[in-house]
Amino acid sequence: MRIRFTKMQGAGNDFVVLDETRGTLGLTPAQYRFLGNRHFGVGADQILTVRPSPGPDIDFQYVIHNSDGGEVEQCGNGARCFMRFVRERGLTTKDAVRVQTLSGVIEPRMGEDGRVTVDMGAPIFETEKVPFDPAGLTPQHEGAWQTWHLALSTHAEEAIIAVAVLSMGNPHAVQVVGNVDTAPVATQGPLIEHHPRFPQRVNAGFMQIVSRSQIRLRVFERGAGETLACGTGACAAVVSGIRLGLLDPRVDVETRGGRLTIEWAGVGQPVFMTGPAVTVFEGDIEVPEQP
Ligand SMILES: N[C@H](CCC[C@H](N)C(=O)O)C(=O)O
Repeated sequence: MRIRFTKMQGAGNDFVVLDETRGTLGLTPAQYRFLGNRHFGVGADQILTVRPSPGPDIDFQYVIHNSDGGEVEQCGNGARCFMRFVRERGLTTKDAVRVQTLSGVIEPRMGEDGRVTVDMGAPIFETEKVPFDPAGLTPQHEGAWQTWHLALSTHAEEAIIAVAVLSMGNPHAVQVVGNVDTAPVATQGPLIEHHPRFPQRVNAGFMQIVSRSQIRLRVFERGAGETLACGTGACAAVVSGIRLGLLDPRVDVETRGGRLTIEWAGVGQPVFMTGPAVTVFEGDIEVPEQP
């Protein structure tokens, strides 16, 4: 099957974007993996699909697959690229659209400066909704909130880390580190992603506090590995830092791929994320029936 795609990136988190507003392609997980493959396919962290409105007061449906082929609930950097895509392809003339995802409705808005701001909805803290299994753990109360001690066992070492656990529609475990450049992302990332206390796996954030209004962040993403930026991860890290009493309500997040700005006014309030969204190129590719 020959398909048309658009390659996009938001702060270096890169995507294959598919337009299914005029009919669905019916791709399989193996075909999504093929599209994400950096050697045999196009190459991307996630594959984003634009579908028609599912109902009243909603402009589009937004479907997200990680490069491992699994469908997931949310993608923040992808939401900004989604907004640019529907504008550039003439699928909307609006400056802001309401978009249905697996985890609810989000609202990306084009900014004057070409950056995009997304209302990502309110973070979710109930452990059963992350989901996270705290059985047998005692929450560590730091400031106004709690972290959890996770045991990470490798053949080489036993490590106990303290993570903040929350959902931005997708699950996140965030730890504070002294320096993201030397943080054990490659070794601890997979152990956290696949930790048995996260039945749906989890995105693992490593946050360095630079000041009350600036952090550095690396994220080992569920289903994709370390990416140059993670939008929901930036939201989760800033929300965690604010609840731990370490950050102010507006924070610049320096990722390896660029800067995101996150604003959150407190529990029950939505998180706003602002950042870049870039179209890299368009193309066609032959997708094998059985890749
Ligand atoms: N890996 C994530 C999905 C993509 C999130 C990230 N690319 C973002 O910008 O939020 C997950 O499995 O929940």
